[in-house]
Amino acid sequence: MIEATNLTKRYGDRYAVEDLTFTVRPGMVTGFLGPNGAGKSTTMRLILGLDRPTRGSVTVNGRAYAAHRTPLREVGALLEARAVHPGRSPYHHLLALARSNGLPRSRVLDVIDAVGLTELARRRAGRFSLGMQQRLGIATALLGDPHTLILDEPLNGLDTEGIRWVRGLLRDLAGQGRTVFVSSHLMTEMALTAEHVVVIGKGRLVADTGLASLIAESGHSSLEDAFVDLTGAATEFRSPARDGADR
Ligand SMILES: Nc1ncnc2c1ncn2[C@@H]1O[C@H](COP(=O)(O)OP(=O)(O)OP(=O)(O)O)[C@@H](O)[C@H]1O
Repeated sequence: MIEATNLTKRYGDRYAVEDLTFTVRPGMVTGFLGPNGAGKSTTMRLILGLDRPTRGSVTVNGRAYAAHRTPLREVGALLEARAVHPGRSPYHHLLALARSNGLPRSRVLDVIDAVGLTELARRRAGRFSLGMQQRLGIATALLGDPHTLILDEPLNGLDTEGIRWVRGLLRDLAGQGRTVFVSSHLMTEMALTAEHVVVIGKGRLVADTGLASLIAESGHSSLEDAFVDLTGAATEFRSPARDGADR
């Protein structure tokens, strides 16, 4: 379970996210949606303790991420698939992480297999396509067999088969009772994958609801149309006077 309470991050005089309060529950895929620059990556960085909130707080399973004894076993994250050293193979990248987190070598082989990288396990990751790097990023997130997964745009760079594979994987992980929080700008895909959605626009929460009710209540027939409406509303959410007052 991820719980954000009044989560706020300001860079200089601009709010990247402001007063976000939402809960991501286990047992279902929760989509994290917002237009470019809405604050999705900032929120994920705050959840993972990579940035400190200006105000408010966020916990994963009741504690700040950094307060967990073995964070990799608690939370698996994919933030930037290209973050792997280009000279390292998937096997060595994952082995180094496994060793530093007290995980067995067998786990490395398991996750390489699970993401379909067995044949490329000893090749340099620097030569991988973005889709292959995403698979390695997902393997890294799964390494500690965590109860909570946080994935920032895991579908980027994947082909149709890869997208279908990630969809099945996310659903399986949620079906096992895990918390799965995944950002994406691919609305059609999210409509097929997520049961619950958290929507932000301009750093503000605009919806935290079941996918079906979000669409039903919007009066539209697709998530895409509902999303455009909602995030359009978010633009008007801040009156110019208020923006001037605290920015
Ligand atoms: N380190 C930083 N310093 C200054 N401003 C930042 C920083 N990180 C993010 N921002 C700003 O905060 C806002 C939210 O950015 P963020 O990357 O979180 O959005 P996003 O929803 O992930 O967007 P995208 O989908 O384009 O990745 C943007 O206006 C961005 O320019």
